[in-house]
Amino acid sequence: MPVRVMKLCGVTHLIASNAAGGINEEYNEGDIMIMKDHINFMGFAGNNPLVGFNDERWGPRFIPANKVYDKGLREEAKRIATKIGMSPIVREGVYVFLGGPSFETIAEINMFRICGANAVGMSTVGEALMAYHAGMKVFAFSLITNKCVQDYDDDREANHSEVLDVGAKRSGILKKWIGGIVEYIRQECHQNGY
Ligand SMILES: O=P(O)(O)O[C@H]1O[C@H](CO)[C@@H](O)[C@H]1O
Ligand SMILES: Nc1nc2[nH]cnc2c(=O)[nH]1
Repeated sequence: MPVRVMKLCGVTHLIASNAAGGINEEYNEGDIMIMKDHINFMGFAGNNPLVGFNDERWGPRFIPANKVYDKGLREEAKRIATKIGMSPIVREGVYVFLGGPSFETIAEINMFRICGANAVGMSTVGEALMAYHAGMKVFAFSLITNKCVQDYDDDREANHSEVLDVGAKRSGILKKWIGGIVEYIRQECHQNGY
């Protein structure tokens, strides 16, 4: 559902998920990376969802983007992860957003690693920016479905079926974790009179 339609329906919080390739060499397949920031590489080429006429009823023309991913929700998500025993697989890092659909070259991955990216994918950033612009709280995370190839002697190739396999493998624990986060948000909304 488009983010602005959610806003009109009274949605106050966006939880966004994606499958991503791990750039940080310490990340393993099946890890979960809470997004603390992003590199909007598509935005560098002018492809930002907020480009064009700005209707101030949604939000201001120019917005800061250094706090898109709500710190309170990130902390709470880590606390819940510890409670349900999944903290060993939970990371926090920077997601770089590319257009795809080709996966990355080795040179691209090396460049993004040097630029501070921990994971790479083809989604989420547009939705996160729209939601933040409209005053919603944003929580986003990546399921690391593959370790990105970073070496010319590495014969592996990224492929979509491994992305689907890792997603299926982690579905149970993710349901539990997200259930806990949703319950926290429900209580927060209740306290704030929503
Ligand atoms: O970002 P989501 O939609 O999770 O999907 C990710 O996985 C797909 C590639 O296998 C790409 O679409 C990439 O963006
Ligand atoms: N761009 C990109 N998207 C992904 N989604 C899952 N894995 C990957 C990856 O390695 N690169």
